[in-house]
Order: sequence, then structure tokens, then C-alpha cells
Amino acid sequence: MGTKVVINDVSKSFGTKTVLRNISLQISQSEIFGLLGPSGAGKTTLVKCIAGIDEASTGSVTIFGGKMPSLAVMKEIGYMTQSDALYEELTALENLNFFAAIYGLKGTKKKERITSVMRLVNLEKELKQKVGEYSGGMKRRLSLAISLLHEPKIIILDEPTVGIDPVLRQSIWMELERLSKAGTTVIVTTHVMDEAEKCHRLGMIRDGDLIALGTPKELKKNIHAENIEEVFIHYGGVKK
Ligand SMILES: Nc1ncnc2c1ncn2[C@@H]1O[C@H](COP(=O)(O)OP(=O)(O)OP(=O)(O)O)[C@@H](O)[C@H]1O
Repeated sequence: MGTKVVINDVSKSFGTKTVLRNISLQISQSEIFGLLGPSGAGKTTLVKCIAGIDEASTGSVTIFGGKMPSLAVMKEIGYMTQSDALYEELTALENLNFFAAIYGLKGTKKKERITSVMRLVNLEKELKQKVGEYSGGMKRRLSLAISLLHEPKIIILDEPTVGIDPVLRQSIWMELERLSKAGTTVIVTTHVMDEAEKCHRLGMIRDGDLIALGTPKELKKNIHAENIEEVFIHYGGVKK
């Protein structure tokens, strides 16, 4: 499979503070790639640079051969942020219609997609409810539905399952696996260890450095760990 996302020597600073340091990695088509690391490590900053929401200070992110940020490429990306970007005074359906219009979805196709993504996140019955009346978890689920609406080739999910119950979390992961098998690239940040285990490959980030990269199996083997939690603690807590 071809490489879709090429991150080449990316550094990012805010003023004098460097939050990403010389990150290089490539993510292939169909891969489920997980970014793992302690709070404040730089995961969100990196996914923002990949999604084209933010720009690297030095280095580059190239997707389908186009240097990010590129508007053409951004249409092929579904990005779910940590903080929900929803219109609270509108209903879920009105929110979905708004985003459908941005992506040029119309008519039957639009209806089908809305039904499909809302079924996935188990919100079909709450379609006409105002988002302001949704719970935190429901808003997360709606955000996820919106990020999948236009069947993007790359899905970037920043802690997608925070506040989502285990049953639904499992069905969301089954959907991510299905999408990956169908050719979609999935990039996900997570703090949840069983989710990390489900990723095909993981990048561990600490203090802005990419300190380990490999399959969950490889990472465990490298440090003779039984599980990913041990790997996380090893790389998250011990300065090399
Ligand atoms: N706009 C900004 N201006 C200044 N500093 C920022 C900005 N955005 C992020 N940072 C800093 O960059 C560092 C990395 O933040 P980031 O949100 O990428 O971490 P994270 O790994 O996603 O954390 P978490 O797991 O808590 O979401 C933090 O120290 C944060 O304070």
C-alpha cells in the first residue's frame, strides 16, 4: 500500500516554547496509527499539523503528495477535535446539514450518509434534538459522526472515545477497523490502553519528541513488557 502521510522533520514552537521536535514518520494507506503520550506531550499539536489546521514551524507534512496545509487535501480529511465544534443552538440534523453543505453532499446521498453515521454513534433518535440539550458523550458521538460524514480518505481522531461508554466504544472501533480494511487511513490519539493495542502501529510522544515507533507487539518486545500500559509508563516516565 502507498504511503499517504509523510511527516518530515516537523518541529513546532509557540514563541520560545518548542512543543514538537524533529518528528519524522510515515503513515500508510489503510493503517490505524495511534499517537500515545502523556498529557501535554504534543499529540494534539501534531495531529493539527497533519490535518492542516496548524502549520509546522519547520519541516513539512505531505499528504497524497500535497504539502499541508492544502485546501484540496483537507477535503479528503475528517478531523475530530478534542473540543466539539458544534452549533449548540441548532439540532443535530441542522449541524449535519451544515457540514454536508461544506463537503458538497446533497440529496439522497446526503440522507444516506446522515442515517449511516448517526446509526453508528447510536444517535438516530436524537437527530432532531438541539445539541445544547445533548450530554457531553452525545456531543462527542455527534462530532465523530460529522468527521465521518463525507467518507474521508483519512480520519484523524483526537481522543475520540473520551466520555463514550464501553459498548459504544467497541462498536466505534469495529467501524474504524472496517473503514481501515476498506482503504481508509485512521490516525488516532488516545489515553486508553486497550485502544492502543488495537492500533496497527503506535508512535509514543514525550515532551515533543517521538521516542518510540512500532507495532504494539514490537514496542512490548523491546522493553519486555506484558502490555501497552507498561510500555506507556516506561516511555512516559523514564528519561532516557
Ligand atoms: N496555541 C498554543 N500556544 C502555546 N502553547 C501551546 C499552544 N497549543 C499547545 N501548546 C502547548 O503545547 C504543548 C503540547 O500540547 P498538546 O495539546 O499538543 O498536548 P497533548 O499531548 O495533546 O496533551 P493532552 O493529552 O492533554 O491532550 C503543551 O505544553 C501546551 O501547553
